[in-house]
Amino acid sequence: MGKTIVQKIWENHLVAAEEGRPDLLYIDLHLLHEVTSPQAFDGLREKGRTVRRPELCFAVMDHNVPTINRSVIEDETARKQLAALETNCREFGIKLAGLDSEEQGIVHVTGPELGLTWPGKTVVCGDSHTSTHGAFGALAFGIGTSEVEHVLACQSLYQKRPKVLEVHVSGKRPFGVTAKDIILNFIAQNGTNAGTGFVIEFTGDTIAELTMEERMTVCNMAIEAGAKAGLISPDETTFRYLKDRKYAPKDSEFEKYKQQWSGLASDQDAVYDKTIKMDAADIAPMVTWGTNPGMAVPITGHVPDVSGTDSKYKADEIRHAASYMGLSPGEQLEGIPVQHVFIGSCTNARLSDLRDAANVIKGKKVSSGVRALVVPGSQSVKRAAEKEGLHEIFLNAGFEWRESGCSMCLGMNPDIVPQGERCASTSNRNFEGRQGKGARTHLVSPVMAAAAAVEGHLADVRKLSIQEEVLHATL
Ligand SMILES: CC(C)[C@H](C(=O)O)[C@@H](O)C(=O)O
Ligand code: SF4
Repeated sequence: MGKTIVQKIWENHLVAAEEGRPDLLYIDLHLLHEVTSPQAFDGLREKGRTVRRPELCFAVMDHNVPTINRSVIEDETARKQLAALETNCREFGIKLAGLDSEEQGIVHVTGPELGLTWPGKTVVCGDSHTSTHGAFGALAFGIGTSEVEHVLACQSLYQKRPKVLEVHVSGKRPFGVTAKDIILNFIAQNGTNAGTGFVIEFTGDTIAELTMEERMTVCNMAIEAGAKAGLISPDETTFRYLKDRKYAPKDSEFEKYKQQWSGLASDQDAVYDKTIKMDAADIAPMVTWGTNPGMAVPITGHVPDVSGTDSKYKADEIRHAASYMGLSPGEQLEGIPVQHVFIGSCTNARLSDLRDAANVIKGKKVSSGVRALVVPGSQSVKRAAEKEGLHEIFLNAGFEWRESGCSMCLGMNPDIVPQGERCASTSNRNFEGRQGKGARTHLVSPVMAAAAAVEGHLADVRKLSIQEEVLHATL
């Protein structure tokens, strides 16, 4: 019987397996950021322990960092956490991409682009969106702070063997439909706990045709479907992306690894614990109306009514979420005014996301009354975008062009959506208070965020007067 990639990676990393206990897995790459690591390092110090393999750790500053006026960090907790990360990395010998580093960026953007994430690796980070790295065919998942301490000390982790859910996506994506819409559609159709207890492997020709950056968007949000991790079997697209990256294997070494990585893909006759099939042709540009990523509909849709016939949500859930969002059940989404647009986050702030949004923005202006931010996912994305002149397109349109960080994805830094105001956001979570107390978030793709910025309201990117060939190059 064939094996899934998850089984193969699991077996390659098994340190100990005992009946009735979780397995002990070896960890290849440990990413760290300032929010979830301070207590872990304190724990090591208290117990007089060292970091077992500091060269397998890589730390970045991302959540708390300001994206403008970087030298002043006003918030005390933020200042302390950033200072602690710096001290801890120095004391324990861990490489850090700090505020002034060329490699600074959101951990899930900067890690892959540096070539730290390889097929077949076990990757952990004290951060739920570690699933992003699964795009490379790595088994990558978020861990809690006590587990961060464990991995620092032992380079291994106790884990229960997960089940594997195959999400098979086939068919051609219609015009205007992006990787973000694929994953939002999956969550909307199957719920925020569709993946509970599973690792999701995305398969099918639609997935195979995605670029690495698009694959990262899909895997990034696997966690929002409740999954432990999301991954995609590695192929030529993966290898092409990795080649010549800073920390990827070099030359003949790379060829050797490539052989090995090719063997990791799930076997033709692999048996999954469950399979869900999706047809890409049925997907439309999506927008969330509520307070979890599953509360999403096509932009032509509306907030569900409370009769319960057009939604899997109960009347009470619809009423509650709609009320937080300042919407009414049954209300049409297209045309709802937004005061903020955020193009950023580890879901959608890579170079191709910025290019896509810029193609929509080009020659247009941000609508009056809208504050629009572009926050590149990393300094390297920022530099590459500037080299292409994307920053000028955004600045000329009236966008703010910022330094990299988590920014408006969550309210842990100065980029906040004020109470009661509405934001079209390319991030991954629309929970109550996520972008600030009382803030209202609508999750969308970069092209849909760009459309909202120029129209001043939630808008259907397919209806904008954009040169067809420009948009087709993008979508
Ligand atoms: C702060 C961190 C622990 C958190 C996470 O785990 O995902 C954050 O990155 C998020 O996106 O909510
Ligand atoms: S960008 Fe958002 S989702 Fe990603 S790590 Fe930062 S806070 Fe978490």
